[in-house]
Amino acid sequence: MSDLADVFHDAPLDESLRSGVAAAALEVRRVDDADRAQTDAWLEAVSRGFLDPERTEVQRQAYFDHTAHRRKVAVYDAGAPQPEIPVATFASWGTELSVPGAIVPACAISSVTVAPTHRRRGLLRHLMAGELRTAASLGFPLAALTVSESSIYGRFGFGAAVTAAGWEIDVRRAGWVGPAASGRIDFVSRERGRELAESLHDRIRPGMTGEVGRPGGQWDHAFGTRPDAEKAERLRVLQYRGDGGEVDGLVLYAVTENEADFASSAIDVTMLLAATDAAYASLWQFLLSMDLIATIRVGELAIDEPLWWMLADQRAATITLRDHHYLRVLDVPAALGARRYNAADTVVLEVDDPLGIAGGTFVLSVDESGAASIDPVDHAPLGELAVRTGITELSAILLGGVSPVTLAKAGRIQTDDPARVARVFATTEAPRLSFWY
Ligand SMILES: CC(=O)SCCNC(=O)CCNC(=O)[C@H](O)C(C)(C)COP(=O)(O)OP(=O)(O)OC[C@H]1O[C@@H](n2cnc3c(N)ncnc32)[C@H](O)[C@@H]1OP(=O)(O)O
Repeated sequence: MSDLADVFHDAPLDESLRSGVAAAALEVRRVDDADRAQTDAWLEAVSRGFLDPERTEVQRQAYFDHTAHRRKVAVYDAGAPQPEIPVATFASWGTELSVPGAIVPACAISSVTVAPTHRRRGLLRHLMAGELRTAASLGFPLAALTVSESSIYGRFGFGAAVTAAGWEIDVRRAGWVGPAASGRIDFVSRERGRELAESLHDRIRPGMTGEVGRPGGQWDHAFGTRPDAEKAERLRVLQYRGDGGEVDGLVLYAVTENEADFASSAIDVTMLLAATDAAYASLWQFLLSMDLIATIRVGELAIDEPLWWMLADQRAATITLRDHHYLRVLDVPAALGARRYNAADTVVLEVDDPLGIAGGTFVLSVDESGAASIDPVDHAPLGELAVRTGITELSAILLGGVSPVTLAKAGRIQTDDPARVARVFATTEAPRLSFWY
């Protein structure tokens, strides 16, 4: 863990979070990651909150072993029959987010639940506001999460910054007009795949705007290399080696056999990592030419996948879009100052933040190299192009996943020249987040 992640993990709880929860005759505490019983009780609350069954002993042990990096906050009700089981949970940890041209620290959030018996009393609001204040005060420029429901987090300043594309490909129809395959493809064990995946991801991540670092336990979960993995025996791993011999790509997939017609079986691609264009093309061509496979399903792709231009028949792919990665700017100069921009210009951002964390007026000046300085000012300087935006909309724009022109037309930001603002924030590739967390 980085220093910031360590400090955040152990930081005391925000005072207004404590007092807000206490006013409801409840108590908020951090879970001790070294305490198995507390962690088990926390996991029970999370499972219940996400409509999952009770966890087995194997699952509890694996959760305990793999989640010590998470700062786990819990609300307890002393009057409940099982007072040790939280009535609300909230987890977060320090990670890294790729933004155009840079990597920034980010506070990732997950496991947000409030028991059905305690819902709509403001517990989420207390937890979210308190934990965001703590993350901001320690220096995280951004918070980030993936969501169960789209409607929950906009009110807290989270904007949908990355759209995910889910594909279903009719393999027999697809055809191939991409580059001829090169290099070499081989099956490897899940254990070897898991070893390769993390370093490949580290190679790819800096150029993949929208991606975050993936905790080690998640790699083991994906490859079925931890004891609580389910149906791990269905997983297959292929590696791709370029002409130089280095492993530049990897695919993890599961087959669903069609017993009524073996030649109409399906595969679900759960991970495809490609560090080079050749790896990407070769792995996709390989998958699209496998015997007995009529359907390929894959999720969490970018909305501008090169694969679209490799299919002879683009209508062979049915693509479903979904809001996926939500970002929340906690510090405007730090978050916006980290990324590179597309056009030299000066824009004044008048940012409204209902939680009072990151709002204000800022002058964004981009130089010819695409680097920016962001200076807080008391009043918008006269004569400069101004943009009035909520923190939610600014967070959605940050990675280039939505154009300011679109948001202006949707009435979500106000500016006299949306196209000029759009030229500043434009990126050459759509952002992507390849997994859920
Ligand atoms: C990052 C993640 O972990 S995503 C997973 C989110 N969790 C889940 O989906 C599990 C099931 N749901 C739950 O546990 C709870 O219903 C939660 C966590 C979503 C909400 O917790 P609550 O304590 O009931 O929320 P709280 O009372 O603080 O509500 C705050 C505001 O959000 C609104 N809100 C709460 N839940 C929802 C929802 N599901 N959809 C839309 N609005 C919601 C409330 O109406 C309230 O609005 P207001 O500020 O305008 O009055």
